[in-house]
This record gives sequence, C-alpha cells and structure tokens, in this order.
Amino acid sequence: MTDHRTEPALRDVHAFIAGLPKAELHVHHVGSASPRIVSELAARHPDSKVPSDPEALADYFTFTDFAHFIDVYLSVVDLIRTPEDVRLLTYEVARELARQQVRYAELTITPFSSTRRGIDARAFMDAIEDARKAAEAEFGTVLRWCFDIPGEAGLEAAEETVRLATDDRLRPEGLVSFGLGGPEIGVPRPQFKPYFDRAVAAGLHSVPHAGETTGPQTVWDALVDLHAERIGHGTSSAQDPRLLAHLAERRIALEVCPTSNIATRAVRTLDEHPIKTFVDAGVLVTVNSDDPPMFGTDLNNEYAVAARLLGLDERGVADLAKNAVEASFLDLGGKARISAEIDAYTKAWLAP
Ligand SMILES: Nc1ncnc2c1ncn2[C@@H]1O[C@H](CCC(=O)c2cccc(C(=O)O)c2)[C@@H](O)[C@H]1O
Ligand SMILES: [Zn+2]
Repeated sequence: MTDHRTEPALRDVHAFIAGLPKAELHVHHVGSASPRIVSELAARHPDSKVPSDPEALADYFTFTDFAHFIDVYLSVVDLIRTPEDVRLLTYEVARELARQQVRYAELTITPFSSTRRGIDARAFMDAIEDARKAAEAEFGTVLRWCFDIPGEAGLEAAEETVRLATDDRLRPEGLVSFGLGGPEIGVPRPQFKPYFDRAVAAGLHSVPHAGETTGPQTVWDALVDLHAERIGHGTSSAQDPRLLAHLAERRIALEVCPTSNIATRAVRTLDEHPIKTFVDAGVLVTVNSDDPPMFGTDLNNEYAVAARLLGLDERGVADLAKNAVEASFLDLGGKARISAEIDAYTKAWLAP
C-alpha cells in the first residue's frame, strides 16, 4: 500500500468514507442483527433472555471477555427459529450494508446452529438465497456466503457444516468459502483438517478465524492444516516476524476488525492494536466489522478507526478499500468494476 501518512483532516475523511464504495469480507450473519431486528425477534419469542428494549440491549452487549461474548452471541442465535426469521435477518443485513455503500459482502453464516435448533436445511438454504437475490435486485449489494464451523461444538458440527456446504442438493449458489469460528482456546485448528480438505476439494475457499484469542501458532496451523487463503483477525501474527513475512510474501490477507478486538477484550486498547505493524510489514490488510451492532460499530466506523490508527488520508483509505476488493472471492470482472468505482469516486472527491 502507498504511504499516505500526511496530517489527516479526520472530518473530511469520515465524509469520504461514508460515500466510498466498499467490500466487507468479515461480518457474521447473526452478529449483524441490528437492535431493531433483535427487538423484533425478541418480541416474537418472549421466552428468550435477550432484552427487546434497545437501551437495555446496549448494556446486554457489553462483554467481560471472549467467553461472555460467545454466551451472549448464542442467546441471539436462539432468537432465529424459523426460515422466515432467517430470511428477515439476511435481507435486513443487506439493507444495512447497502446503506454504507457496501457493494459486495461475504457474510459468515453458521448453518449448524440453525439446523441443530430444528430449522430444516433445505428451508434454511432457500431463505438465505431468496434474501440474497432480493437484496441484489433491490439494493444492488452482492452477497456471498462463508459457512463456518462453530469449533467449540466439535467434530459433529464440522461434519454437518461440510455436509451442508458440499452436498449438491443443498449447497447454495452464493456459497464461496468455508470457515471456522468461536473460541480458539482449547479448540486446536489441526483437528478440522479433514473437513477443510473436503471443502477445498469441493471448490470452496478457506477462511478460518485464527490468532484472534490465541498466539501465532494458531495462524500457522490455519495456513498449514486448513489451507487458509485469508485469516479471520490474525491479530497475534504481530508477535511473529517470520509469520508476517510469510503472509506478506504470499499476499494472504488479514481480516482486521479493530473494534471487535476491543469489545471482546482480545486487545486492550485501540492504540495497542497491531494494524500498523501489519501494514508496515507489507501484509495485505483489509478492514471489517465482525458483529457490528454487538460491538456498537459499523464498517464505516471501522474504516475511520483504521484511518486514525494508520494516519491515512482519502487516498490511503481508498487503497484500504481496494485491498478488500483484491482479497475478495469476486471474479476478476467484479473486482475490476468495484476498483474502478473506488477510483472514480476518489478522483471526483479530490477534484479541485
Ligand atoms: N469475533 C468472533 N470470533 C469467533 N467467532 C465469532 C466471532 N463473532 C461471531 N462469531 C461466531 O460465533 C460462532 C460461535 C458459536 C459457538 O461457539 C457454538 C458453540 C457450541 C454450540 C453452538 C451452537 O450453535 O449450538 C455454537 C462462530 O461459529 C462464529 O460464526
Ligand atoms: Zn469473526
């Protein structure tokens, strides 16, 4: 990335970000449920412990550590009970992405969590595909899916996830990649190798979370055993210069989600976030939002945070947006279209 560390005029940069065409590569389906959607679902399912009042919800979304975050996350997962809930959530998430000028998003979905709660697999796939097509037609935002294994749920979850991702009768058209999420402590990555082998053999890209809450060895495991082509978070890579050089040389992107790392207490403060270490090492850095309403953020805010931490002006921010396009699983034509749109927007913005 070009060096644009001039004194940033932050207000202008914020306005620039708001209109900038973007790609979002790391955002969770259930983790994107806005307070309005959570309230609507909580009102539909009053036996849930999730508060339906938006103010109480902000309190509820304050986490003491990563394990607490996952507990709360699963209570929201419990609100998604019918194919209509799935469709509503997916469509509303696309509306929110479109509002932020997101042209393309890879949404991480955990289908195991829904099928184990009794939603029929066929109905689940139809619901997300129906929402994807409606969102593209109505908002112009292209959605693609990453199906992830909830690692802590074990090999049964891995087997079910790979089955849903590779069975020709179920596999949705929008599916492009295979992932692994949830806690890392006590959930070694190498055990999932056979499932990633099968997903990759079926033509899916590999994008596991790694190095979010454990050290750089987890990132190596994701690269070596799980064939990772991008890394979810990869925060602890900063501790291993050899790993940083490897990521930079292979153009393996990190999906950096700064506010998430503070909210889950994976990193202590934003000023201690290693995003600048990644950029300085030549790693392909992409900026993402993870579970935006749960972390009180959105993608535009994550770009503003990154601009501040990296000292970027408008051109530097546009380069970040182009990193995400480059690292995406869009076809070459799609990448060229969004990149050209970013260039045209930036040129018009900076024109005297
Ligand atoms: N920052 C994050 N970092 C990592 N993951 C994140 C993050 N944000 C959201 N997730 C999501 O949380 C899920 C975790 C779900 C999980 O652990 C679990 C365990 C046991 C049973 C069940 C069940 O459903 O019955 C689920 C992951 O699959 C992932 O998609
Ligand atoms: Zn994530």
